[in-house]
Amino acid sequence: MQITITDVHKRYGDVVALGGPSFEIPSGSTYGVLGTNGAGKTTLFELLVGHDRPDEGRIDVGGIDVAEAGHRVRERVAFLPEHAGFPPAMTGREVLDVHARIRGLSARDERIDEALETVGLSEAADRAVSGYSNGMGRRLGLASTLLSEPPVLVLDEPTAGLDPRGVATFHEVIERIDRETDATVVLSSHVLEEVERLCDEVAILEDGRLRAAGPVDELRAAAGDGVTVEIRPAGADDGAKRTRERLLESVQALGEVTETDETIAVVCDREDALSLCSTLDSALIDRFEVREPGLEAAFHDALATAGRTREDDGGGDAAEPRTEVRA
Ligand SMILES: Nc1ncnc2c1ncn2[C@@H]1O[C@H](COP(=O)(O)OP(=O)(O)OP(=O)(O)O)[C@@H](O)[C@H]1O
Repeated sequence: MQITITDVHKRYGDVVALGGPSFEIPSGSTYGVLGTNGAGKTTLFELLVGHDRPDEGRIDVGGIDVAEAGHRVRERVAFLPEHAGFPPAMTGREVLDVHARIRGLSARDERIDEALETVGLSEAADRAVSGYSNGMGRRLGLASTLLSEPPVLVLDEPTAGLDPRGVATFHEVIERIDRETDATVVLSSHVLEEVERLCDEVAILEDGRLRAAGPVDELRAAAGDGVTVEIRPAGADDGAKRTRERLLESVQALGEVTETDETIAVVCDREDALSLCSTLDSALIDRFEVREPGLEAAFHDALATAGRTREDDGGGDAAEPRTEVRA
């Protein structure tokens, strides 16, 4: 079922959560929505599943306007929110039974058994949810979305906080849905390797604006052949701050830099990566890794391009998307 997002605006007080992104999600695709923290991904999903209405613009799912569709949206779209909670005293099976009844589904027992089996919760089905791990809770949430075999599944950061086994289970289920059904799956994630593995196409949001959208392969190609250098600075004591500062000084001129508590990453030319490798003081580094061009490069390229355009425009409004591959 195709989804069309057209010039959608949403404000919360002074905060512009969505500033007019427009893009299409092809029917039957697995589609990734990427973005920095606060980019507007969850807001977009809340509008897409009909929990809230846009201030302006429109979202169509299979040709119907979500804001006007009322309960008909629930027949088309199932949603796994980022933080799904369940009554702790109920068993997993009871939770699914309630969800199946609310949706007026027939053949409930069969559907519930199948959904539990799909997410690997059959054995734990009759245990109270209070005894479930975080990963089991996420899988129960996924089972709930699968109950009605909806044409559209919207999954908000489905693998956040899961251990590697839980992540692998989610990947397998999403890949099976992609292979065996016509469902359109829309998911958000901060893990670009995951998106690259699962998704056919992506949209990249920043500050509520669309920075790029299109097939993963085309975005990768458009980003050129820059590599990602990831450095883990050495030391954990007082010298660590100075070490990090020195490393940042060395990489800042090379390209877009992103930092986490543990790492510094820069997307740059291969030649710059080589000379960095040979000139950096090895005493400053615990680990130095070079990754081949991927979605990560496309992501940073989209954000950096938007940033440069903003500067050229004198710091005004956010830029129009540059890497708009799909019309
Ligand atoms: N109910 C709300 N009230 C006020 N501000 C909100 C509300 N929901 C979202 N926002 C703001 O809107 C912006 C977009 O938030 P949103 O949760 O959609 O981003 P996100 O891309 O999902 O972020 P993250 O990756 O951190 O989950 C943020 O600045 C956020 O603080």
